[in-house]
Amino acid sequence: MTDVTAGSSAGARAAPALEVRDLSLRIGGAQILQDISFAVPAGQIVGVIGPNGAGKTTLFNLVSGTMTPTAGQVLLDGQDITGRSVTQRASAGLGRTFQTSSLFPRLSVEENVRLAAQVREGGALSLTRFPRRGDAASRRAVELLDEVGLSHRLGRMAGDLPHGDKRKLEIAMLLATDPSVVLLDEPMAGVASGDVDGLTEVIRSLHRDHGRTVLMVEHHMEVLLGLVERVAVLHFGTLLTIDTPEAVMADPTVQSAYLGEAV
Ligand SMILES: Nc1ncnc2c1ncn2[C@@H]1O[C@H](COP(=O)(O)OP(=O)(O)OP(=O)(O)O)[C@@H](O)[C@H]1O
Repeated sequence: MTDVTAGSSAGARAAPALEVRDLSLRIGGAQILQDISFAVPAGQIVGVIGPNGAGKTTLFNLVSGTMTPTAGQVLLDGQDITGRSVTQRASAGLGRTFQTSSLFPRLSVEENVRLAAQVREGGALSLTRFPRRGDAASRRAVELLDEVGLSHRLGRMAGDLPHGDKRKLEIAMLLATDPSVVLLDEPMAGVASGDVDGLTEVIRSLHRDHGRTVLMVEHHMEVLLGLVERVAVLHFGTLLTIDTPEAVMADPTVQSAYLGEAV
């Protein structure tokens, strides 16, 4: 059996930042996910790959709480959060970006992050409590935009940003909720090749410089393998393996799962 906590920087006995145990989802007669178990130690960055339809997005939906498993558990820092809502999970420290854009296109880059920071500090989003320049939410927004390399874009309308910068902005908005565990769903999707390196560095920094635990689905294999410490491979709703990028790429069962697809 694979040692699911190998490489932990948090010590062997600390509860993993994120763990799924025997996670399964059945819809009608279809077994979408079956008995998925793995753990991500605090501060580690783990990739999730698998051929189209393998169950990657479904796994993210179950972890973030937008779908409910038919069996199994999701644990955050050792606490069972399976029965909690998306909002409760976010309050407990779990954050997720989505494949589809979640920005306010007619607001500036800074305003988008200020609103997200306001939600963190004061609860619900309210246009009547729109954050003011210089308040705590604004200071946090400026810090976070610096963290993702968008300091030079503060006043730009979010809808006018190049796609790579939109993804960085989405990450800054996610960070405004101060998650300890970050789920990134295909962060490179639609990003121009010239923007890939910059976005890769932002993701690397989330984990290396800010100690966040990251679980990411990414089809851009070169980016993923260069970023992550371990890779979980899904195939037909089951976990084929979870191991280092080198071991996964050398694994004949992974190669045959991808037969006919470029790995
Ligand atoms: N609500 C649903 N009802 C029925 N089947 C579903 C539902 N959601 C997902 N599926 C099926 O579950 C399987 C896994 O889908 P999922 O989107 O999780 O795969 P994926 O690995 O993310 O694929 P891709 O790489 O194409 O995004 C697919 O066969 C999909 O058709």
